[in-house]
Amino acid sequence: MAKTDLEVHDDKPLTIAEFEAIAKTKLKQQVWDYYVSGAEDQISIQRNREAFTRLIIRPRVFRDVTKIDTAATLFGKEYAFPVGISPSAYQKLVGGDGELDVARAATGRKTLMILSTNATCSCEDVIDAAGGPDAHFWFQLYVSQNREKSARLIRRVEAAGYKALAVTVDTPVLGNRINERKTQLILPAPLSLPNMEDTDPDRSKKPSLNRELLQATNRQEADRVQEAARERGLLNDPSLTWNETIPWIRKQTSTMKVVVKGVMTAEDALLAVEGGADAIVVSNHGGRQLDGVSSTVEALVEVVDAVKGRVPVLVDGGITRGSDVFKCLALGADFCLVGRPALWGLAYDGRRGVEMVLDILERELSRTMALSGARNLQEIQRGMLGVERRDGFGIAKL
Ligand SMILES: Cc1cc2nc3c(=O)[nH]c(=O)nc-3n(C[C@H](O)[C@H](O)[C@H](O)COP(=O)(O)O)c2cc1C
Ligand SMILES: CCCCC(=O)C(=O)O
Repeated sequence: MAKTDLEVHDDKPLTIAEFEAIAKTKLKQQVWDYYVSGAEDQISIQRNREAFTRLIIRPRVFRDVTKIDTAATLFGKEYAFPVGISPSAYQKLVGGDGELDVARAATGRKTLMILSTNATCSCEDVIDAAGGPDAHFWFQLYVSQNREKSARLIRRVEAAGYKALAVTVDTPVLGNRINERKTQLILPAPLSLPNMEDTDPDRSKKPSLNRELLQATNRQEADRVQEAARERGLLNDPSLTWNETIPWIRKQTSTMKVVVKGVMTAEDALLAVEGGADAIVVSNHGGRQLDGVSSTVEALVEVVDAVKGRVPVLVDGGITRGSDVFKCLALGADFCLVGRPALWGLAYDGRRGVEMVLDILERELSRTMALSGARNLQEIQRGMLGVERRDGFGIAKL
């Protein structure tokens, strides 16, 4: 029997790029556009990837690399390898059981999952799918204008067994996503957002208010959406500040760590540490928020140097190879996260697809370590990296 194009494509993918190509053929155009796009000219998405190609590995050899240990510890929990899954919204749109499959894969591979506030599965079901609170998952928090609502959500995820809140700080409003404005994302009827309280019975037939605001083409329209939303507390709160917000979150929880996700400068990293954050995620939201910012690996250097080991530093954005993970760790990151690659795995084959993606990253990282003479994560040092000189020939040590 003749194979269809999809079947030909469907030979076991060996790289994240191959998973992405397959996901493109499987997902509906609108869903693909939503997942793949960034803001405006997508410069920061491109930069996230390109920055990795500028970093050159300086391998050490003859070091007995029979045993490679990739274990990484965060907040006292040991994960099998230093690649977890970034929070991304609406995973049931991609396929399978959405967040439940991602959770099963993360537990199956003994790594971290961060669940989005905008998940299509409840925070309790995700912990159940992960096999209970031993999974050590984190919950990503968008703070709503209605603080009582956010306080209830924090109490709920704490009771469910999440170990940390990753507070997203780069989304006071949505970035200018041209694709999304052209093909609006509306959650199809059977899907809902069970972690968000929304009293509007028709909400699933409409774009979210964050997205309505993105559609506003003049100030009057924007003011009207903001005004309507304020009453119901359905927008991300744009008034968050370092002084007020972390202390407020701390008051709502006695057990969870507070992580800030979306820091891109040394200045903010210092404010985060001084303000009592327990960890920092260097992130530009996968290039979906402010376009024109640096790549996350570029920002990672200044953040690591400012933080000086006082709290763990995580990073995401454009990681598609184990060697990218190696480069982030060499620059001083404690842990890496992937957003879209996990979604491409989910589109490929639910839980199994996500596990395959994690396996590729783990195998590539282990191999890069062996070939660079690093037997464990501590041996991955900044001196193992150089950067291509732009003012001459050769490699400048970092
Ligand atoms: C489709 C999509 C939805 C996302 N939704 C969220 C979200 O709900 N909350 C959040 O903090 N970050 C969200 N992010 C950003 C990711 O957590 C992460 O920072 C980013 O995807 C990392 O880049 P990568 O996709 O290149 O790995 C989303 C990213 C994508 C691609
Ligand atoms: C309020 C934002 C929801 C999802 C999100 O973070 C994204 O699409 O990047």
